[in-house]
Amino acid sequence: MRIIANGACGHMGREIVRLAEEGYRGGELAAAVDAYGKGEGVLADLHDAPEADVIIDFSHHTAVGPLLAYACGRGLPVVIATTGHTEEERELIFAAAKKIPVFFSANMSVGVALLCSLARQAAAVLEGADIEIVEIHHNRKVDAPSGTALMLADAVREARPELKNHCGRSGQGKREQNEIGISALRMGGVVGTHEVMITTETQTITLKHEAYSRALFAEGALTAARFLQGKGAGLYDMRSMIGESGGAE
Ligand SMILES: NC(=O)C1=CN([C@@H]2O[C@H](COP(=O)(O)OP(=O)(O)OC[C@H]3O[C@@H](n4cnc5c(N)ncnc54)[C@H](OP(=O)(O)O)[C@@H]3O)[C@@H](O)[C@H]2O)C=CC1
Ligand SMILES: O=C(O)C1=N[C@H](C(=O)O)C[C@H](O)C1
Repeated sequence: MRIIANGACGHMGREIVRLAEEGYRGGELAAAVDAYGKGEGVLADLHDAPEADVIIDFSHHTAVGPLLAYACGRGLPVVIATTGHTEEERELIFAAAKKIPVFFSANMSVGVALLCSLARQAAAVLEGADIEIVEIHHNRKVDAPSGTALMLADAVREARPELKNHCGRSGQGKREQNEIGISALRMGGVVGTHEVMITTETQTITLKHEAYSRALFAEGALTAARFLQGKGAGLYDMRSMIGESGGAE
């Protein structure tokens, strides 16, 4: 499986390049691409990349338009791992998935897929509970709240469709009953921590996932790239990959 790594010079991109060079999941590096072309052997333009079987994108959400135009033009499957997309960018992703296989997930770890499932379950069982999500990331992160926090809120909403996201809290006014509170902390080198608290008047369930290494997400992305091989056009996610019903497929 020949991989084009987009955003190859970033923190995640470097992990993808390393794993592809090590042959993880039968991967092989076709090209390392980064818009700002830093470093030896790094291409600045996707159009200069050789033949490949998949693109893995850990660049920036604004890259998604040109990236998908290129992937659709070549009929190449693509793993989109970036977060912070605008509604227009999400529409581009959904439209591209009608033409090519697209794997789209804000978190490539199986542990977080499980966390989503547990949060959905806890929200369904503890009727009327207050639900708060806290996410912690390194001080370089540009988007808040994290894509994973938003994904967790979506999972909760499957059990409680009436709930709306309430990002950050300050000033006057009580907590509304119909909200999912989402708080973002940015500090040091934290790789990624997500906590969902489901609280009634008499008890709290706390569900927590902590990522210790970016290798976790990179391994998940290469597994997703392998999963896309031979698949038809469509939108895939961690849920479809682990065979859980209700996935994006
Ligand atoms: N789905 C998942 O499991 C995970 C998702 N992520 C997401 O992946 C993305 C990258 O994270 P991270 O590696 O920490 O970020 P970095 O900033 O370290 O890396 C991003 C790289 O992409 C480059 N880049 C920026 N804009 C563009 C563009 N328009 N086109 C192509 N390349 C571009 C950057 O260049 P420059 O530095 O010059 O700006 C940089 O080299 C984020 O959206 C993050 O939220 C991260 C971890 C896990
Ligand atoms: O930017 C990051 O680093 C991460 N971003 C993803 C997100 O926004 O959820 C996933 C992971 O937590 C790391």
